[in-house]
Amino acid sequence: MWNETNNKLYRAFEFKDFSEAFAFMTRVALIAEKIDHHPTWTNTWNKVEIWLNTHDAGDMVTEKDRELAKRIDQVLSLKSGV
Ligand SMILES: C[C@H](O)[C@H](O)[C@H]1CNC2=NC(N)=NC(=O)C2=N1
Repeated sequence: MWNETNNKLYRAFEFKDFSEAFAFMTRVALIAEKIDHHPTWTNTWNKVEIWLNTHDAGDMVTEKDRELAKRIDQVLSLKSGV
């Protein structure tokens, strides 16, 4: 689940392998472009960490971040077929 600390939404994800992690990142990247809101993230093999805030609003958490977080969660639930 997402944690809100230091004016950021944060969540860590773990996948089976790099291929799964990168497939997830590709899906998130397409959504980010579509809604013009982009994550700060890192990837180390099967792990992805994401921080969301809005630079344009002085690095605060805004509705845009909550929307992107929700869309990212939807990517995960689609993947597991739920
Ligand atoms: C010009 C462009 O719309 C802005 O710079 C957008 C792009 N993506 C962004 N992403 C995030 N996370 N915060 C922003 O303030 C932001 N601004």
